[in-house]
Amino acid sequence: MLNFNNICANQLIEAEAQSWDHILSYLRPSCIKCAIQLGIPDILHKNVNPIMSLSDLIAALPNLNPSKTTFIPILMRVLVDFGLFKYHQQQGDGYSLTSVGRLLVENDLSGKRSFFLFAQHPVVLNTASSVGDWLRDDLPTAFETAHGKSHWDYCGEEPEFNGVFNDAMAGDSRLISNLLITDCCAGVFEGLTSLVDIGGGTGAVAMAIAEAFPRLKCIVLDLPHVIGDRKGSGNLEFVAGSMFDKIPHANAILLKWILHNWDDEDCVKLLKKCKESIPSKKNGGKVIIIDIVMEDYCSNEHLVQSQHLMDLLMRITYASKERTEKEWEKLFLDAGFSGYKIITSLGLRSLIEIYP
Ligand SMILES: C[S@@+](CC[C@H](N)C(=O)[O-])C[C@H]1O[C@@H](n2cnc3c(N)ncnc32)[C@H](O)[C@@H]1O
Ligand SMILES: COc1cc(O)c2c(=O)c(O)c(-c3ccc(O)c(O)c3)oc2c1
Repeated sequence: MLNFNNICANQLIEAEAQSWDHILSYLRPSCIKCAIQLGIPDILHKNVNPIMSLSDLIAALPNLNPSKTTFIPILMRVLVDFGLFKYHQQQGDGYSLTSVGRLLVENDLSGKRSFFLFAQHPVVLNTASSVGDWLRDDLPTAFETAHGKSHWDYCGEEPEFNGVFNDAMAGDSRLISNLLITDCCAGVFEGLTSLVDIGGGTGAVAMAIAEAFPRLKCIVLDLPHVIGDRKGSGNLEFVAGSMFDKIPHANAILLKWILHNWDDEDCVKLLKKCKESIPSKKNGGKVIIIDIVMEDYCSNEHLVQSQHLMDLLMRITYASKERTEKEWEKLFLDAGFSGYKIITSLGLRSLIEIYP
């Protein structure tokens, strides 16, 4: 067997193959973004026949410059490799959507499309490429190294990025909202007469809950640049303000994807304020948290990797982190709560109830 510095040739070739994959991996999300921009998932989804020929696909692309048509089979080949589309050679070079590609269709229930576009935003990409510099400077986050201000200040001052961020969050809420109001979690809201969704963004979750539980008054609290001129109607209300200043009183508080944006000190401060705004445990008061519980590993290795990457992302963007059950428990006890229950796992995240 060939031997280079004690590494056998097969190992070297395998290592090289893996490193090619890492080196070229930056092209994956760019190609997916390009497919979304061209409307390819939507066109395949709307096509009467589930398999669409290459020539029909090219003819259906509204904004494609005619000089670029030969690039489409090249793009489709890599998107087939990524598992977004299936290639059907027998049916005259046809393509169909896979279940992963289906997630990129506009208005899809999973809302993953808006997250793809957000994750490809230059502000997000520049944050990620500033991690090396951030490790050598004394700023709290790579976001500040790249952009000179905190993520929340940037959202407040840059309406375009604010819109892309809020759309990603609203898209993400679509699937979770459906889970929340169906059998797996509906019991969580039973018996409540009022709920504040703190940091509820543009209200996607609260809207779904308000519609499913017409007798439950839902209030969305978020910063003024997020609430804008939203007013709400019926049992849904919007309030603009900071959660660190004033929280409206209610039976229960919802914190979806909030606490992982803050360090332990701010989380305890916020949870104490929540406790002051809800009734006692005996009278049904509770805080409902939707966030990652690290190491709560379901059998899916993709989810494990995603949890690790989300932890890294929280550290570089917000100087915060994802937490293990032990770390969550400490936060709850430090904020004066008497107990908690991890109700269920919603894929990457879990639903936790905590009681005063
Ligand atoms: C990660 S997003 C989650 C949005 C929403 N809960 C969801 O899951 O789709 C965090 C939200 O917290 C809001 N936020 C940040 N600081 C806040 C503050 N001081 N008071 C109220 N909301 C705040 C942001 O504007 C943003 O909408
Ligand atoms: C799934 O792929 C990605 C890729 C990304 O680049 C981001 C990202 O940059 C990001 O800030 C966030 C994010 C998630 C939850 C939050 O509460 C939050 O404040 C930010 O999510 C991401 C998810």
